[in-house]
Amino acid sequence: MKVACPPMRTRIKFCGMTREQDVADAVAAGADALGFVLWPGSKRCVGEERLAALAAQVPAFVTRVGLFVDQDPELIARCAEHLDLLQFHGDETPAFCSGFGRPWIKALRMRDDLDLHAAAASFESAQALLLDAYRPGVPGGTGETFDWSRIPASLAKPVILAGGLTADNVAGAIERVRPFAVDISGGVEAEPGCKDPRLLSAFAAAVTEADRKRLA
Ligand SMILES: O=C(O)c1ccccc1N[C@@H]1O[C@H](COP(=O)(O)O)[C@@H](O)[C@H]1O
Repeated sequence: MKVACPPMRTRIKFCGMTREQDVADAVAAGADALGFVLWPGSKRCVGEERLAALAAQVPAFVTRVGLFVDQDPELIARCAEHLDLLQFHGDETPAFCSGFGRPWIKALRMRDDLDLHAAAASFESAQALLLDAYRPGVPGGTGETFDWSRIPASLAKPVILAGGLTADNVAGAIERVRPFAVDISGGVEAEPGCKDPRLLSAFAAAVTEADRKRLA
């Protein structure tokens, strides 16, 4: 099924929240969604207790997203108690992703041979596809961009664009891809896991300005 997307503002997800202050700063900057990495291979990983504390601080109407990479379903189920949406970055099947009573999105890394139309069909029950750069052996969060022209305008799922976004390149990305949302982690950090409030605000302002020009 093709999803009709009338002109609308671009949603913003800030990913890799590890500190209370970063959550407050990201919300103040205008976040639509905040991501919490539960994968232990990441420098941004938070454990279950930290997730509970940070998620409790997120106000209504800001979506709490948990990021997983081929993880134990019991862990995911426990974490889901604190989350609104699940983000899967590994080789999870649609059936696995659907097993936690929460809406979910599937992250796809843009390997050369990836067929996005086929992926959209096979992840039909996903709320959206998050498209990220491909680097062998790394499940995501590389800080690298990819060739945005590979994303077809007619994809049957909303696109969340990720991978190496910054305040400087996001306007071009929005103009080229017209994504439903943009997702950023490294581009708003002072160091891995520590967000910079000025970078959070600058990114949100760049998205707002790109939308203003696009929708004028
Ligand atoms: O942030 C991580 O450490 C991470 C680890 C494993 C999978 C995904 C991860 N992050 C996601 O990667 C993209 C892009 O990040 P960046 O802006 O290029 O740094 C983003 O979706 C994060 O959600």
